Amino acid sequence: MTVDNKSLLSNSVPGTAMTRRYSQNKIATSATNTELREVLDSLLQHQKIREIDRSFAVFAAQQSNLQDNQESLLIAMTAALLSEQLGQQHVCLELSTIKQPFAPIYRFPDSAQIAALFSRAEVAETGLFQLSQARLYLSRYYHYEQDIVAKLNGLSATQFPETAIKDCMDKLYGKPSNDAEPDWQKTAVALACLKSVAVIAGGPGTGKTTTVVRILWALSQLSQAQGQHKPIIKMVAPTGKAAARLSESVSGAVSKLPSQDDNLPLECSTIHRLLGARPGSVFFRHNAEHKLNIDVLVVDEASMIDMPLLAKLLAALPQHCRLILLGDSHQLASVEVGSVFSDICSLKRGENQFNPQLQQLLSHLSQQPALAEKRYALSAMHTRQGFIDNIIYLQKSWRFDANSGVGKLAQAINAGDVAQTMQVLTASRDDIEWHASAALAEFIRAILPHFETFHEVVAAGNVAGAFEVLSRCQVLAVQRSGKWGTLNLNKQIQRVLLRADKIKGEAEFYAGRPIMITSNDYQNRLFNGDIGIVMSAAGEDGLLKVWFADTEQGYRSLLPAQLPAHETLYAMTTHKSQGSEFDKVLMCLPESVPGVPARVNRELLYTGVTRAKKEFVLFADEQAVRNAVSLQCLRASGLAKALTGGAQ
Ligand SMILES: Nc1ncnc2c1ncn2[C@@H]1O[C@H](COP(=O)(O)OP(=O)(O)OP(=O)(O)O)[C@@H](O)[C@H]1O
Repeated sequence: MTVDNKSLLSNSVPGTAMTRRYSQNKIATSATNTELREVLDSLLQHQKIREIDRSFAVFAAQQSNLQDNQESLLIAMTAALLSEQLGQQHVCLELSTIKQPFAPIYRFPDSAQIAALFSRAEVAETGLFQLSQARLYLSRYYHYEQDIVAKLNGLSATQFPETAIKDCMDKLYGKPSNDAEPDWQKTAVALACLKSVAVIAGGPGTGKTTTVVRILWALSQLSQAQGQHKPIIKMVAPTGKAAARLSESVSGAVSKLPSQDDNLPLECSTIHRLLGARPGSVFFRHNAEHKLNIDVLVVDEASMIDMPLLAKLLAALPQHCRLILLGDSHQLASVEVGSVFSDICSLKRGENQFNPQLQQLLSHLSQQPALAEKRYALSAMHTRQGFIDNIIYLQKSWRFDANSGVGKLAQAINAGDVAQTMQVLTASRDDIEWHASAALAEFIRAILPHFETFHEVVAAGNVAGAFEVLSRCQVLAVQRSGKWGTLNLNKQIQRVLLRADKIKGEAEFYAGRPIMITSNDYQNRLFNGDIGIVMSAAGEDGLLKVWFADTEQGYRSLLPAQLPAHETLYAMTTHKSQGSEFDKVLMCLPESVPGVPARVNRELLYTGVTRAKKEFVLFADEQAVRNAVSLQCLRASGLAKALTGGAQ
């Protein structure tokens, strides 16, 4: 659960007048209390709502001060449902989609009646809710959404002359291309030079980093050619791990540029670091009042960003800043509320089509006649959706060839195509293995040789070797708890290794314990998601330390007592694996249970599959796979519609 009671209430109660009214209402609503409490207790008992939803419902009823008991009850029930939806990471409650979730205990009237009640002055004055186009929001989330839209539409970076952009494109790509299909990387570079905001979406290995490095080179050249100062460029990612991987990819990509440009950043940081996180606070040092001093911001792994964080990041950008969002819109949505990146990308509907005028310009700037064809022009119906032109999909994977099982499996899952997924899983392929009726013991046996090798390298004191072996293979689970959860898998793997005499003794810190950091520690430069290995390096007299990869020093170590929050890492959750890749991935799904709704969705399975660079091994029963591919993560929000000015 990610929205806690305190934050639900604290951000919505403006001040003392409200507090005063809260105590008066305690008395005013006491008449309704009995019925209301009975209904809420019953909903709680039947697990239709959580304790936090119940508390918020009572609070909302008290705040709205309605004399009519039925109206008061409706406010409470709708508030409970909205709170429950927030707990499932929806941004708002779509009133028209309410399908009697509390029946038979309580039945909602039609959506028009609910909307009418929430439009009443008494309810509006509470400041708790915002109703917009039949979507009911907690005020705070409505404002986040509005702020994101205003900023994405409102950034106004320097416009460069088209001739200068074309010059840069020529330097980057040389002669015109007569290919039948446009090169979308090239098109993305031209687009980002024209637009203040560019959203570049693509699966693994589609060249997002390659493209963004070219964009930054072009922007730096363009600024300097116009006699402007060198732009201040920053690159960020949501986690330390993703930032480190981006730094690595960027270093590789800059060597392929037409000329060296010292202005390009090689180091990427986390969003929290850029904004200036304050310990114990949800507010940052940089915000709307104290903006960042930057000209260009690149945000990688944007699918991991939740709505509040994106709103805070955008608030801190100066008006003239250019923004480039990169990510894979098919990956798991953020752990917290919203799915902002996929909401934004959904505007484009997977098709690279542009307003005809922009399409012709892009074709000219990138010297791609094919791009001028009618099929890449938006239909008249969609041309009014302004922001749609800021989005582009990279479609060709340079990592997986067309026949790779991993690539095909990812494609089939994305398309929600159960039959094709089954076909890829069952066909004989070198890079895919499926165990449809696997027991836990079999899973542990399958992973054991990998960890035995790992422990042998650790025993030899070879730090670099240990990291190399560890990164070859990763066990991914869906959740922490349960038989197939990370906690149990870690325990089971550790026990088997102990029995095989690969782990010596039962101390908490033993040689060969892989760990993952689970919080940010700025002092020790350790970040959520960083991976460490407990071991003693050769020549260090057996002293156990925890080693981490370090961009400057290669590897560095800390004493176990210096570690921030961490956990054992034989297995990690798929959520935590975002932003990382491994040669081989072993993923397990909990068994399907007839009659119990599936919780694993296609985004989760796709994220697991695409963490594998070379080989993917799945342990899951057939029904669990079918259920996952069929289930799509859809989070209610009004972002896409608001971005088009309601024209969608
Ligand atoms: N147009 C291209 N021609 C040839 N190779 C390319 C091209 N674009 C990308 N590559 C290569 O494909 C690999 C993946 O590219 P890149 O890292 O840019 O993709 P990405 O989308 O950022 O990947 P990730 O999934 O890691 O985020 C790199 O080795 C890169 O050099």
